[in-house]
Amino acid sequence: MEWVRGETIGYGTFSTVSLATPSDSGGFPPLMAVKSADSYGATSLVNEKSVLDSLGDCPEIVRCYGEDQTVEKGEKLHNLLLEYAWRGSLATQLMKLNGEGLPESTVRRHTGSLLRGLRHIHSRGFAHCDIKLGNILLFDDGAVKIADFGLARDLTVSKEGVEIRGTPLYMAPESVNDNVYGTAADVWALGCAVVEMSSGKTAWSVEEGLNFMSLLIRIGVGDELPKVPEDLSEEGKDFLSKCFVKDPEERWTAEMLLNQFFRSRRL
Ligand SMILES: Nc1ncnc2c1ncn2[C@@H]1O[C@H](COP(=O)(O)OP(=O)(O)OP(=O)(O)O)[C@@H](O)[C@H]1O
Repeated sequence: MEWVRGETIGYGTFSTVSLATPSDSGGFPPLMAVKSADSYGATSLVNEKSVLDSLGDCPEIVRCYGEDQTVEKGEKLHNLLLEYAWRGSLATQLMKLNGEGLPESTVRRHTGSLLRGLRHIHSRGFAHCDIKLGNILLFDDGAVKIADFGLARDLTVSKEGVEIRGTPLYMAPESVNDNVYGTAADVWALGCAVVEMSSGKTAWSVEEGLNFMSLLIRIGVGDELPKVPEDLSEEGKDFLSKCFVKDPEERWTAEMLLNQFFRSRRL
């Protein structure tokens, strides 16, 4: 597919995201997002494309239209063409609320969508490993989709060596303590995202300049759990108590949470 790069809409650690318009429609939408990285960041984009291909179509996962390579201003870029989220990420949306959270009915609707997305990812044998508000995209009709599979893991492939995946504030105790990043760690991170959507504040209260290690110690050692917003409904608190179980074996799965909290409603 031939396409033309438009304005920049976001930056990630390894990539820049811009608008892209196809040169001829050929069945592609008139506007897409293109995620581009130089040779240093290309590995993450190659992983993302391969995971998205393996996952196939799912309404709660951002669509990928293809990949290619370009040379721009003398630099070789790897590009991933994605479904464009007109309203950006939930992180951007929350920022506009100046520390306020979203209404609980909206949080509930988003949570149902995210759980369906996670159930799909987990049933295909993958873990996302970087669930956070910046990786949840918001569409015009109010739908949310999971994006950014650059760190996603194929659970059938054993990993070697020490690695840190994801964002410390969303890290599960088993990831901090034992370097374990499985499906249960995604559920813990989802709980952190639900707290943040509801309260407008991160699940762990962190003071500015706080040492990264002290946060990891709080997550990994002792009994402290992320702060559940006090004004959340009893059902919301119950939901979070199933996500914030320190032992990953005892933590509820996406499937269990959907069955218990979202079964009878079309959310
Ligand atoms: N499909 C999209 N539609 C609209 N905006 C997007 C899209 N994909 C990404 N963005 C925007 O670009 C930002 C950076 O994208 P992304 O997080 O995927 O890059 P990344 O390098 O993998 O990031 P990080 O390493 O920080 O997780 C997002 O936070 C979002 O604001």
